[in-house]
Amino acid sequence: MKTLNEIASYLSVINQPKFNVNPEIKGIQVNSQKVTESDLFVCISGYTVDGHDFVDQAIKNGAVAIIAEKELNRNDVPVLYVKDTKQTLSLIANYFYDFPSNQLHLIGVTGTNGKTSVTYLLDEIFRCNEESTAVIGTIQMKIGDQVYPIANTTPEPSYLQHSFRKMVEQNIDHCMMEVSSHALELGRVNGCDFDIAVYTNLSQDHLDFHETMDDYLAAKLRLFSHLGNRYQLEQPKFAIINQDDQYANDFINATSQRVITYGIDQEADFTARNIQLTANGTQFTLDTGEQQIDITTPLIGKFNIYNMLAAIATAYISGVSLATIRLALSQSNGVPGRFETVKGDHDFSVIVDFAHTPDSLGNVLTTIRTFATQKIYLVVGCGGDRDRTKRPLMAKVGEDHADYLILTSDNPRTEDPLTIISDMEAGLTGKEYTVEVDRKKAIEYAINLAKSGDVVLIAGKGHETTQTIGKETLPFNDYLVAQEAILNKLQ
Ligand SMILES: CC(=O)N[C@H]1[C@@H](OP(=O)(O)OP(=O)(O)OC[C@H]2O[C@@H](n3ccc(=O)[nH]c3=O)[C@H](O)[C@@H]2O)O[C@H](CO)[C@@H](O)[C@@H]1O[C@H](C)C(=O)N[C@@H](C)C(=O)N[C@H](CCC(=O)O)C(=O)O
Ligand SMILES: Nc1ncnc2c1ncn2[C@@H]1O[C@H](COP(=O)(O)OP(=O)(O)OP(=O)(O)O)[C@@H](O)[C@H]1O
Ligand SMILES: N[C@H](CCC[C@H](N)C(=O)O)C(=O)O
Ligand SMILES: [Mg+2]
Repeated sequence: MKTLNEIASYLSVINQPKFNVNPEIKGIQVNSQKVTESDLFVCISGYTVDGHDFVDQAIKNGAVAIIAEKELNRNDVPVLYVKDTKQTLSLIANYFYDFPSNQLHLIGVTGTNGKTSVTYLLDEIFRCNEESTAVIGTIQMKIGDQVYPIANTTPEPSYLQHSFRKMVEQNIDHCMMEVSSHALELGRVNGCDFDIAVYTNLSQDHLDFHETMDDYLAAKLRLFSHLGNRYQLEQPKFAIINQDDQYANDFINATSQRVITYGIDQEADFTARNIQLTANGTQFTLDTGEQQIDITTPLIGKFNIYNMLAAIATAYISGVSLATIRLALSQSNGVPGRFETVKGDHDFSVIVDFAHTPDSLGNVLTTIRTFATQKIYLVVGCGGDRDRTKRPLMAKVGEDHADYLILTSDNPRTEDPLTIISDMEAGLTGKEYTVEVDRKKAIEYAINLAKSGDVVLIAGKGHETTQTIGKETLPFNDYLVAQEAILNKLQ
């Protein structure tokens, strides 16, 4: 706990009026609805609403002090005025929780695709090595065996730093964290002391938020250019980089820390050779330059070899033996909603996958094509209030690699679902397809079309358990909808 005056002194606020109270602060909140007794409320001017408009609610819920960047004209509660509350938030959250990331072994993973997958693989490897772990990312936040819900892939600073503090208190050995480009751009990870930064790949996504691919790249590079810059280095920091990726050298050149590379096609520190991909798993020889060992795993697809190499390099330099890494990968459970096969007594395959970018959809479809003996049906949509320019590209990738497309909705949010679908249709060049705006009906339609040996890929939502239509978020689970449709078909 800290007092308001301590926080004000840390921020070196100039011309700060003397408050006649100096409350003890128990927590920091940016959302008035989550404020509890003795919290400090930080007003953020957001993209949709303005936190300065929620001060009354924050005080009603127990806020004892406010940080603002706009005049609030009130004297019932001490207000600390700063130039930029967003920037201030990461500073004070770090200070308030006593810089917890300095005491953690923190691994940040960035890239367009594969972040969740790499963090989950690392979790399996470290646990196999009998170490305690925490994971922060798209699916959830996990500290040891305790799971917490998460609103963003990379949370806002007060929740993030508070969570780091819990991890320190619980003696967590390694924290694996997805670092989104939004987080890097919006300063959510400012002041985080990453020990290892991992880069997976970069391809089109989020061009609603970043103006150009160059801006998107620049955001991702920040994880590497900031690596180890803020602190006196006692431990070396490492950048782990996919050498096969077209932007590899940008990432290598961005960091002043030690670089470890991985790859399949290019020379790298960790490489995979003698690759055998099957419908049931993957085998390859891992070459570290000094040692070669055979890896056998139930994970499917070449893209997963990249994820494994990233995880292997990270775990190895963190002190895990190759024997343990091999054991962990041989018994991997994969990641929920990533290339997840729907179980049942049917004689066709149904796969649920989180592919929601042109690149990931292409990877998953080409992987399926290597095993498919019959037709591939693709159920796919694109998110509303998100990058519109990826919509025709995703439809085109679907058309190029699947036999039949069912275009549907994937979290249309505040957009008209049919407009999103027509943006997708603009990318199609002639193959027959169907539009079914209701995702449940689209999945049922595809499953009813499937004959023996066919594959149905349901793309875009993976592990998600909701569908957002307008402002309403309704329960929806691709896996469960598919399972029910299969049962109905078999009856
Ligand atoms: C563009 C973006 O990133 N927006 C994030 C941002 O919202 P914002 O600044 O617009 O906030 P706002 O909703 O306008 O509200 C302003 C302030 O008022 C507060 N408020 C609001 C309502 C209320 O009743 N009381 C209250 O105090 C809010 O808590 C906030 O502090 O800050 C919010 C709180 O921290 C985030 O939840 C929100 O993420 C939104 C939901 C989002 O969709 N973000 C996506 C684009 C995103 O960040 N995605 C990346 C992953 C992408 C990937 O890897 O594929 C991620 O890291 O999740
Ligand atoms: N290394 C990879 N390269 C390309 N595609 C991948 C890779 N790993 C996974 N994918 C595909 O991308 C999808 C998303 O994977 P994952 O959830 O690991 O990525 P992510 O980077 O965490 O995504 P998000 O930005 O939404 O959090 C998977 O369902 C799969 O289709
Ligand atoms: N992290 C990604 C997830 C997209 C998942 C897809 N189902 C969608 O809603 O577009 C995003 O927020 O853009
Ligand atoms: Mg993710």
